[in-house]
Amino acid sequence: MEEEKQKSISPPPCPSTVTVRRNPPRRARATPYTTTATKQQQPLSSHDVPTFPIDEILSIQIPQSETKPTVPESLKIFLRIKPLKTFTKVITTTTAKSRPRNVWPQNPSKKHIAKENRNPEIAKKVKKKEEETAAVACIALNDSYSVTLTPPQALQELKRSKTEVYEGFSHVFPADCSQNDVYDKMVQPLLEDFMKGKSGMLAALGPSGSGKTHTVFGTLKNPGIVPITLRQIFKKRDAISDDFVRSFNLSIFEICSERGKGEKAYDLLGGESSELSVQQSTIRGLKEVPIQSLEEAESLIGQAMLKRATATTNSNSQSSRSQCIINIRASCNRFSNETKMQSSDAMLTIVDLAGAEREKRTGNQGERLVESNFINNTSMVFGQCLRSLLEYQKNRKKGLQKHHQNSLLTRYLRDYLEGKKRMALILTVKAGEEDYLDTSYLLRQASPYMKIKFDNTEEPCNKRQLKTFPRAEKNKKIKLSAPKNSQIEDIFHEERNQIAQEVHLQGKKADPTDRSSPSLEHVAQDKNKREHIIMRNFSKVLWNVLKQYNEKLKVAEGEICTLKDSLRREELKSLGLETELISLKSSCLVESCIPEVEAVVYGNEKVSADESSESPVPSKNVNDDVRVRCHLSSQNDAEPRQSVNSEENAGIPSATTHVETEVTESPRDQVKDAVLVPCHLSSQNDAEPRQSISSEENVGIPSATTNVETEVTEFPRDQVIQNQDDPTPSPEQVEVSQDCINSRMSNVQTKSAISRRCPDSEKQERRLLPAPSRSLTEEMNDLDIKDKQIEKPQVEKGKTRVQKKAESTKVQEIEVPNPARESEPTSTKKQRNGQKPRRRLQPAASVLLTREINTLDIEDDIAEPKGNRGGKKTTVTQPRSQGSVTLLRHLTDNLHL
Ligand SMILES: Nc1ncnc2c1ncn2[C@@H]1O[C@H](COP(=O)(O)OP(=O)(O)OP(=O)(O)O)[C@@H](O)[C@H]1O
Repeated sequence: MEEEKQKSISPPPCPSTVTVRRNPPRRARATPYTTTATKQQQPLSSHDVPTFPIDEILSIQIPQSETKPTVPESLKIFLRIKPLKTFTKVITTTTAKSRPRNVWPQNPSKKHIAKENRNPEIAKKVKKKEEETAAVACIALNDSYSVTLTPPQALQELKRSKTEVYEGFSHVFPADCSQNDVYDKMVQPLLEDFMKGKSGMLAALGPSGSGKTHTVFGTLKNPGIVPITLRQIFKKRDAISDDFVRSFNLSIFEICSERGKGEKAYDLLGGESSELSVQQSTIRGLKEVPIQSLEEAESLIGQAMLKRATATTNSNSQSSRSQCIINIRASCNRFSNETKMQSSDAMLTIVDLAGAEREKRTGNQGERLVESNFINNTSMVFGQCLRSLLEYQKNRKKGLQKHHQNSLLTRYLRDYLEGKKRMALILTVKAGEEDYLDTSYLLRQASPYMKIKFDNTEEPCNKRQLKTFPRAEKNKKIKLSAPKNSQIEDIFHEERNQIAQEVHLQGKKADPTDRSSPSLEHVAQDKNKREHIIMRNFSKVLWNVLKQYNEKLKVAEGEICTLKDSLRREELKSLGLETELISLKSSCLVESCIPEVEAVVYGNEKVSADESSESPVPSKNVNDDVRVRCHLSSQNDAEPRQSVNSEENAGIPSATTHVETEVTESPRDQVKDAVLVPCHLSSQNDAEPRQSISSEENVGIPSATTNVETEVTEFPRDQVIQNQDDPTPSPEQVEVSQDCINSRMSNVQTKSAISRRCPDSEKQERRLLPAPSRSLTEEMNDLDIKDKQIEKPQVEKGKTRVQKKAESTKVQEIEVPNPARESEPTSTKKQRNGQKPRRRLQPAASVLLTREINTLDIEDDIAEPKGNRGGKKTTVTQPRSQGSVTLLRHLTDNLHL
């Protein structure tokens, strides 16, 4: 069999000849399962392979761990029912004693009750009443964890209120329970944890007069939670082994409202200045009194209760008006084997809240009412914090509402109200039928709190507790001061290091041979970068400031330009106005001169005609009533010049001549009939003698180049009167008048721009020669001066004498008699009344001049000696006037005729 098996397993023997085929037919290989199965099936039998001991494995029982599931501790809420009539117990307990002796606040009603209790008859009556009222209590105890609240009959009918059962309390204290019962059930667990180093808080809630203060403080006979706790603390301290050295401190303070304006904290164990500073959730300045014994502690408690703010209300004769907080801090010093000390503090906080009040029941008014509002508000905030904690625990996604910020008490108890610390509440209710509403409200409000869970993460005896403690004074100091000190120290060290580095760098820089290390280079680079950034920012700021100033400067420049423009406009306006004024004055002057000059001319012609016909005596028609002096001269003109006819100035166009006119009025007595109007055309600093400008030159001179100052003066009255008396001007009078004129030459100045500009330049005179002069020159050129066929007019002697005088004095004085005016031709009158005398006068002057020129005998004039200038009276035998001859000569010289 074995051989057969080996044959079947062993490969077949190799044949002697091998036939190789191309593309041999492939055969599918057998799967491993089939092959192994076949192999197993063939060589191995089922009973040979041991089966997997799965049953044995499953049958093994693993020992389960003994760790119990951590069940979060719920908020413990206790309920204490106040006896309907408190004196019942007093009757039973203190019948023999006259007065309870305790340090706690005394209720005045108790004194009255004590008096009543002395009488046994009264005690019996009270006991009967108690039995009667017990039947009408609104709250009944179901068991240790539940109560039934029954509304009064009236409310049941009206509001359809039904009986409600409240259960889930940690424990319900009936009306007849003792203070020790409360302590044992409620405070004992907290105190044990406290002694182990765990903090805890206990608070009493309830309406006013429900027994909160009685529960917390009690009486001397029936001490409350605080004295019992203190007693237990010192009792347990002595029982603790020597490994622990504990010290306890007591602090008590109250939070009340100051006239409804704000919350204030007062230290009930402090001195006179017991007000505490409150910043957010921290209270500073709280006095912590170390307590070594129970007596010390009870004494401090009594002292604090005397300081506490209380008032009498309809609900409570000694109603608390503040939230009272009692802190018992335990310091634990544990010595380990390594003599290392590990300290820890635990805080047990007991809070006696002011009871919520209803105005109707308390009857509070004024300040009491304000206190009620504060108390109710604080109670409401406290309840909101607990509700929000409950909701947060149900749904943590919502987040915890921060209602604790709304009152100082809740801020102070923040850690407890956020579920970080263990806390217990005791609700005190009154069982009377009339207290149904208050009791119902409190139970409805607090019943949900029973579901609040506490995640107690405190670790006993470690420093972490310090941070989670209620914000006692010491802890606050640690919290506030320690980080500040550390920060300051850090900053100080940083600055010191920086300064040291800088000093080191400076030393390095000072020594060029030394090479700084890479780290110092890095520091230097950082410093340079920082300085660069600072300078860049500074330059940016500076640039912005400069930009602003530049804009302001541009605006100011624009304003200056506009002001300059306006100033220019104003100047132009003023110049125009001045020009108009001067032209008007000149026109007025010219108007006043023209007719007279024309009249003179006309009169001269007439006189000459008359003289030629009648007599050579100077005409008496020439009068001194009006004297018009037109003086064309230059200052400092040493030599006399030839005068110009009045027509010269009369023909000055007002529009093209700048005339400065100065009119001075003499006293009225001096001014009568005679008016002297000298018109002086002069050129200053004209030292060289020169010939005067012909009338044609002045005519048409632009105003910009001609400046004429005219002064209207008057002769002294005596002269004028003399002239009036003697209308015929004698030579002496003429001389006097000429002297007067000369004496007033300083005042009467007529400045000729032409003569001032270029007095000796003929070219300029030519250039400045106006058009009328040119026309006149042309006319004169047309004249055949050399022609001696010109007629010689007859000139009377007086006229000649006057003209000679005028030549010597440079002033041509024309005396026009009034009758001559009357004899003025109509054309002259029209010219005087016309507004543009220039146009009318210019042709007339030209005509007159032409006439005179035509009557000249030039050759005779040239041959005329000049010795006649000195004002000598010479008899003119020539038919032509000397002035005409002189003028003609002047014109011929200037015009190069
Ligand atoms: N359980 C109780 N047993 C005997 N007396 C009680 C009890 N509870 C309260 N009292 C008495 O009722 C009166 C009012 O109690 P307590 O002053 O403690 O009320 P309260 O809730 O503190 O009032 P408030 O909030 O106005 O301060 C006190 O005279 C107190 O002695």
